[in-house]
Amino acid sequence: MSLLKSIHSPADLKKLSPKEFPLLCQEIREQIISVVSSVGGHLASNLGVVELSVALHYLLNTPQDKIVWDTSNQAYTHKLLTGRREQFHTLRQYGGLSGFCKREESEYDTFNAGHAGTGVSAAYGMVEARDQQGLRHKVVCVVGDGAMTAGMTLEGLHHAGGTNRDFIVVLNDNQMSISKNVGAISSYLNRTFTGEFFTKVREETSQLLGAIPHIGPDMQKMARRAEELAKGMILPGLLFEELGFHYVGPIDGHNFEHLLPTLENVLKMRGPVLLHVITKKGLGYQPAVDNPVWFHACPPFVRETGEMAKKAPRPSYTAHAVNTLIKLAKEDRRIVAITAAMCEGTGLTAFEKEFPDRLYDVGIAEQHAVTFAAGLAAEGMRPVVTIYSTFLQRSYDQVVHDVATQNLPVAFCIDRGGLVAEDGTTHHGAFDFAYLRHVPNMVVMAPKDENELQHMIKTALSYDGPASVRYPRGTCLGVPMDQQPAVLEIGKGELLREGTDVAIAAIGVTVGQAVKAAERLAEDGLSVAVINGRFVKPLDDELIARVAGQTRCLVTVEEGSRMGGFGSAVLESLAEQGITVPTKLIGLPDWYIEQGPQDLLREKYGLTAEGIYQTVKGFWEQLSTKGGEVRARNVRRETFSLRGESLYHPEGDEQGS
Ligand SMILES: Cc1ncc(C[n+]2csc(CCOP(=O)(O)OP(=O)(O)O)c2C)c(N)n1
Ligand SMILES: CC(=O)[C@@H](O)[C@H](O)COP(=O)(O)O
Ligand SMILES: [Mg+2]
Repeated sequence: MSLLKSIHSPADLKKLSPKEFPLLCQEIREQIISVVSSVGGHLASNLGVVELSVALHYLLNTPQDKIVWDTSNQAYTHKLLTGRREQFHTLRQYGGLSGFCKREESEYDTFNAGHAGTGVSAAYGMVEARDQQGLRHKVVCVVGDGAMTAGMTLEGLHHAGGTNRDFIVVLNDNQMSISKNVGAISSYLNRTFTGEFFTKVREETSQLLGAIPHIGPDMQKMARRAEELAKGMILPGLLFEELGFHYVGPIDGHNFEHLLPTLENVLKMRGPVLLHVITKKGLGYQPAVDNPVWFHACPPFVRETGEMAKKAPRPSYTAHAVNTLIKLAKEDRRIVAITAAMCEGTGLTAFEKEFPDRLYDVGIAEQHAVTFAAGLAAEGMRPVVTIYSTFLQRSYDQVVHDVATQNLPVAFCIDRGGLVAEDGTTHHGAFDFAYLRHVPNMVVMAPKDENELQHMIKTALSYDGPASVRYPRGTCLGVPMDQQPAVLEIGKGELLREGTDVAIAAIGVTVGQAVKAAERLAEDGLSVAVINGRFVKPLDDELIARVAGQTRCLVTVEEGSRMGGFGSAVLESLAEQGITVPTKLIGLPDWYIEQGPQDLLREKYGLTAEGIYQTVKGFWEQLSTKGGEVRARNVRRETFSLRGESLYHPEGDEQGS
């Protein structure tokens, strides 16, 4: 009988003997590797916390006691131990288990996450809630060394350490963020882990003492004290102790003989405690140990070889964006690139290879990344912040307050714009048009294909103010590329098709779908204009007005939040210009979008050619059956049939609007 199968809740775990835990962990790893190899996921981080998760659930009394998983991409074992083993094969799939913690999924998931660095703050909120309510349970936050570089984590430690509440933070230190962890905190932790410096000091101290003849007990005491002092100076104990935490560790996070008694003691301690646990990313699957970066968030792979199961047919938008950056950086020494711990995901590893001194990985510090870029721009550089749409949300005020108020030339390459698939709710890039559009001085662009992408990046880097280019996750279209990136005229859209019945104004990846929809509508006898918006801001008001004036209704399309996005911009523009035209907005609705394959989600939210076709057709029919009367443009009341031709009077009557 499998041990894992006998566990339906953490209560069953307590029925096992700790001697059985290594075998249980083996089964857990087997399960994780098997499922992730077929659906993809955060393999390396999860394989590293199997023992830690078992130990926590064994010693705590969850769900009364609370475990908060920072980022929560490492919660697979937690899921397997908390009644979700049977659904585990649905991980990250449409309608299946989330790859992250979700309160709506399980009472054991105490806090939803996906973005790094929220754990300590959330858990500390739970500590205060517990104490405010006179309750007595434990609250434990598990936070990675990567997330330790996030400003929020430090803010949370700063707050919690200033009080004397019972609160346990487990620092899961695998010396890796997605890539090798960076920065001063990481070096500090790393030094401890290897203990090289400490060992050296210790050796030197004893050599020194050995050289002194007749060392007496007082001297020995002094020597021990010196060693302790040296230890205090270099162990992270000092950092955390100064922040008000009792520091315990570091301990081996894969060894139950260390983990269980230490954790047991820590759970009895009062006040804020930080337990430092050393783990290895990917443990139990050699390809993941060898390449933890690739296996951080991997697509499905062949288990036997560790190779990607299905190769992408074409390069990604990400690769095209970075190739363009490299091209431009060769010509302009002022261009430097910045990433917040996403060197691989944003493709900047290629940039780093070319320009090792011009790439800054600032750690999981999006806010700093943007203000740092503002500083660079203020002194004449041309920084590019290359960042996922969802993570730029963290830097909203930095965009507003530090970049845009001063009209500084910071370029934003916004990757993962729109639907990102399996990471789901926390990771879809749904809001960037909306949260950037209203910021004065911002230029907001989205290309219809990879060729336009290169021109937009060039445009952003030539523009004397803040400018963003957003592009999607996934492979590009395979269109022919112009030899050189060129500067586009700011605020000029592109009319791709003329038409007199319907105008479709689309932006970004939806443009190609809009064109296909228009072709089908044309087969049905409708005359459909298609605008490639190119700029969400400044919008091409003139083009929108002209085309809206020639057609009877307008449909906007964007892979982003409908509220406040491109469609809203079009509506505002029409209103400003006094143009009344029946308008429909296609985009993401006012709720959080679930996980699922991009194709499926695009279909569900009407963003495919078929979806656009159906919406336009339905809209057209709705308008034409509304007593045949529709208000269009700013001057005339017009009547039209579904086909429009017989009742349409271009010269119009003079009834006015
Ligand atoms: C705000 C934010 N920025 C970037 C990311 C992308 N990201 C996900 S996990 C991760 C590394 C986290 O490292 P660590 O906390 O050490 O956890 P590990 O995977 O090593 O267990 C990063 C950068 C994110 N989720 N949230
Ligand atoms: C947890 C997290 O935020 C990242 O690991 C993210 O899942 C990576 O996404 P991509 O696979 O799109 O790079
Ligand atoms: Mg780590």
